[in-house]
Amino acid sequence: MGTEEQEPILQEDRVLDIRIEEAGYSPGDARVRQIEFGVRSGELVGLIGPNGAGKSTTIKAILKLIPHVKGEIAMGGSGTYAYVPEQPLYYDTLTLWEHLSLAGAAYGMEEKAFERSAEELLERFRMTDARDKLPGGMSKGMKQKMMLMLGFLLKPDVYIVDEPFIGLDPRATRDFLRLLEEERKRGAGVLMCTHVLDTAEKICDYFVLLSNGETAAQGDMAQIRKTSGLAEGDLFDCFEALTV
Ligand SMILES: Nc1ncnc2c1ncn2[C@@H]1O[C@H](COP(=O)(O)OP(=O)(O)OP(=O)(O)O)[C@@H](O)[C@H]1O
Repeated sequence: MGTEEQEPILQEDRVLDIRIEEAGYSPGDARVRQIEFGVRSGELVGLIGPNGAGKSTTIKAILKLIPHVKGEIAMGGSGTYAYVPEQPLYYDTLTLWEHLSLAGAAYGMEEKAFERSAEELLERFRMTDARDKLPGGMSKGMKQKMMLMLGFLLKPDVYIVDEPFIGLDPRATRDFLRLLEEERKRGAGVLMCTHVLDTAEKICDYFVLLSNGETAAQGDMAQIRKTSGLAEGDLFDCFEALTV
């Protein structure tokens, strides 16, 4: 309802192409406007901006989770994507392993391949001991790791990750970034929302800086510096200069 879409057109070598004219929470509600960018195979795009700028709304528009989206969203490859939400979503009565099994079944994974991948993810996220735990008995960071593992299990074309760093300890952050790097080498594209600007500056190839529902700047770090007029600025300086 209230969704107006044109035929999606995917630009060459992009796994995700976004052209949002406007999107919001009820018909005619324009919380974000004129947002256009793409994610290439292997690329990591950072969606940044202050609280309330429209990052989550943009992600929800891409995933078609909100009622009013006017524009075009196109996914490439086989169209598979993994969405890792900021707030963990889980079943209280299922253990970590049961969550992984459910996701493996939903993705149609063959039993042996599922077990191999799931065991590897448990090891890489140092969660083997939590295999039979219920999420209610897990810490915030462990729940966050569970959500990341569910995304990595699929090996999708596109990862859409909403603020992954807040609950993770430094070692878990490094484990996550290594895995993400491997996935990018495989060809996956990543769209990541984050407030952790020093990390974003180090790892992102491209930035979309939102302010007040609109794009204040986009491009690589050189382009962001140019738009902000701060030739020597870091991402935080540019963020301050460009956002309200
Ligand atoms: N469920 C909702 N219904 C109506 N308006 C909403 C809803 N969620 C967010 N908004 C509004 O949309 C605008 C953009 O919010 P959004 O959640 O996209 O910001 P954000 O950039 O993700 O912020 P944060 O960094 O705080 O997560 C804000 O004006 C907010 O009040």
